[in-house]
Amino acid sequence: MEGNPVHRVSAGDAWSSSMHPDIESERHSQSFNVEELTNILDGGAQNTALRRKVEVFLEIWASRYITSSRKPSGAWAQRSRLQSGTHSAASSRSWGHTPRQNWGTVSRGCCMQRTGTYLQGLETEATYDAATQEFVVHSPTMTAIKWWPGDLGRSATHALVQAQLICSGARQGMHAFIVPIRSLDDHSPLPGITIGDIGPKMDFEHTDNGFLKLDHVRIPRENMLNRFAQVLPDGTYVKLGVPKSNYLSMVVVRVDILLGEVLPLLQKACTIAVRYAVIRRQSRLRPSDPEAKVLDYQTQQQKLFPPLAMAYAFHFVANNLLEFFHHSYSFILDGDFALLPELHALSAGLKAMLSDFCTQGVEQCRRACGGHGYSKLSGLPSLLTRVTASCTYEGENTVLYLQTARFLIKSYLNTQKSPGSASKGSLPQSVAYLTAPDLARCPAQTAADFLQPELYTTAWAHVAVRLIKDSVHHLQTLRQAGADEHDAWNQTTVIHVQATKAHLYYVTVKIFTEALEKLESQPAIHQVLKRLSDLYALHGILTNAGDFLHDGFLSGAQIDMARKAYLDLLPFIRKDAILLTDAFDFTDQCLNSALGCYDGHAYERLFQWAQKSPTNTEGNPAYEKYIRPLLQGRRARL
Ligand SMILES: CCCCCCCCCCCCC/C=C/C(=O)SCCNC(=O)CCNC(=O)[C@H](O)C(C)(C)COP(=O)(O)OP(=O)(O)OC[C@H]1O[C@@H](n2cnc3c(N)ncnc32)[C@H](O)[C@@H]1OP(=O)(O)O
Ligand SMILES: Cc1cc2nc3c(=O)[nH]c(=O)nc-3n(C[C@H](O)[C@H](O)[C@H](O)COP(=O)(O)OP(=O)(O)OC[C@H]3O[C@@H](n4cnc5c(N)ncnc54)[C@H](O)[C@@H]3O)c2cc1C
Repeated sequence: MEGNPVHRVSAGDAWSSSMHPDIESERHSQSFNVEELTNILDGGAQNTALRRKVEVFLEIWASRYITSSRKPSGAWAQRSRLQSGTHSAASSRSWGHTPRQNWGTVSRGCCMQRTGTYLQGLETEATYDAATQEFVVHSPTMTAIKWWPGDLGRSATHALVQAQLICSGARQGMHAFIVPIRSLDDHSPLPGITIGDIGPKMDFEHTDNGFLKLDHVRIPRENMLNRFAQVLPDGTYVKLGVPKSNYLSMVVVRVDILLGEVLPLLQKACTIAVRYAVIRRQSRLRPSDPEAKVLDYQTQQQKLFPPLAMAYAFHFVANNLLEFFHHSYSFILDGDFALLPELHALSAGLKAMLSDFCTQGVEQCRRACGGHGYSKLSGLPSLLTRVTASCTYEGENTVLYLQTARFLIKSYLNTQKSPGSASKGSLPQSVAYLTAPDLARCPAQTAADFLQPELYTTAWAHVAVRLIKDSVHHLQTLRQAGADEHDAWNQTTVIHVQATKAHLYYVTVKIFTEALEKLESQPAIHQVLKRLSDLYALHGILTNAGDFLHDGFLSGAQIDMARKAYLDLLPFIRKDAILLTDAFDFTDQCLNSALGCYDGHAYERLFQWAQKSPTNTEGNPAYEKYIRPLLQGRRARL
């Protein structure tokens, strides 16, 4: 396959010069050009070439570092700092810099501190002292201790701390401050700083997540990030943006995380599980047949192809969100914050939905690999423990769904204030469908009708509108019955989350189908991706059938048609499954999986890698300490 990097297999192995026949046969008849699809995923052939160059460089750098791993861990720390630097760079980009200096030259790594869900409730205080023109940053309670920030535990010299600003005798809400935490001379904690690593975690062992307790730490006035607010020398507070602009950094990182971290984890899991599923043979489709590739079983396809469809759907969704962020940010830089509420609602909701589905998808891929999916040598357990964290960090998912719910309720109520005025044009783009003409019944007459993007997109819009209306109705009913707004809200949050998930599924179906419209000039790729789009939409309908049956929008017979359309897609996707995962273009080193290597020699690698595991190479201490004395004792008694 032209252009593809050499999929690094361990050199010198007897099998490494050949392809396993069971995977080679999958690459013979190509219904589309894999390199072309890789270019689409990268945003162009030049990006593919650049990415590959960077990968080769990083893999050479990493292998050199590992071979000389007796070096102090500084190199890794430096690398992890670079990552957190990405975050803090992203954040300071949205908060603005402090006037004092470019912190990149001063700090040796800065960690982000926004820990915890309820930012308005953050307890850390930054009290302005006009006499010295300093902020006094303090953790007043045990629960104010910062917990989790990456690189805080041992590496960072400065922290970007979110704290409640207190100046001019008033609490001004959450603001960001650069706080030096370790000496630049000997890396020891500075006065007033109690700091350390939070201990063992489910994953991210390469990151020193830390805790930080601040005891009346003084920092110069200039250390407050000041793009959207300032404190003058006499303590006067000056707002330069809107209060919510302080939150912009979280929008940036939520968008970055989806593209840079969460989505690749699902794509890797799909690559490993699909490749293994054509190597693993078990049982027979017919008694007279040889044992079948497990990917030939319909149930295995039903396990692996929805996550594969999501891996593609979410690629287009995350890129669409990134484009919307850039569009909105250009207005925000001009002081126009009108798009910020919609940007927040979309980024919060999509971060929650995509991290939820990617976590479910990675687990599905792991379980589809049987016993070897439970082996760390498959690479799947570490993908799972890593991706599952994304449901919590950068905003816990339930809390973020509820942020989107608030936006949906406000948008819907706007359409009810004066129905005429709330024409499609006046609503934010992502909720314009709230005023679109609504069908009471789905017109589908055959299974083939369910392969029409217009039909299933409309079906999702119908269910989302109905659930949003329902959630508002429940909220208003409680309010009219005398419940206060907070009780009424809390008693209806389950319904709001359900409506939000339907809204987000509709948004993702719409983005995927619209992305495909731009690929119609590449018919072979358009066809293979349309099957994934159809499968993604129908998978959602079938797993939420009750929501479509509830008001008769779909009948039971139509659900059967949708299921037939869904099941009929599986054998078509089966033919392209290996090529669709090849197009993600992960090198073997990047996959780090004995099951998922490009050449398909899973069993040989599993056997070789197992023999290299420390338990097989570092002797058997248990024998010397327990087994031999036991045997000797027995022998002595005979
Ligand atoms: C290339 C890069 C990728 C590479 C990847 C490398 C590997 C990465 C490995 C993973 C590393 C993990 C690192 C993790 C870091 C973190 O976890 S940092 C900590 C993150 N913490 C959070 O996200 C906190 C979550 N909480 C909140 O965001 C807020 O508290 C809240 C839940 C949204 C509530 O806001 P709050 O002000 O507390 O109260 P409300 O009344 O609900 O909101 C007030 C109004 O403000 C609006 N709003 C809230 N948030 C935003 C926002 N982000 N943007 C814009 N507007 C916002 C909200 O809608 C309210 O508006 P109104 O309704 O109009 O009043
Ligand atoms: C791997 C990892 C890395 C991290 N890195 C960083 C970092 O670099 N910097 C940083 O600042 N932080 C970091 N964090 C912390 C992370 O941002 C928080 O854990 C996250 O924001 C969730 O907040 P919490 O832990 O307080 O959860 P909680 O809010 O305590 O959640 C517990 C439960 O309470 C529920 N809940 C909370 N509030 C509400 C509500 N209003 N309505 C309904 N239910 C609610 C949640 O849904 C959840 O089920 C990291 C966390 C992890 C796991």
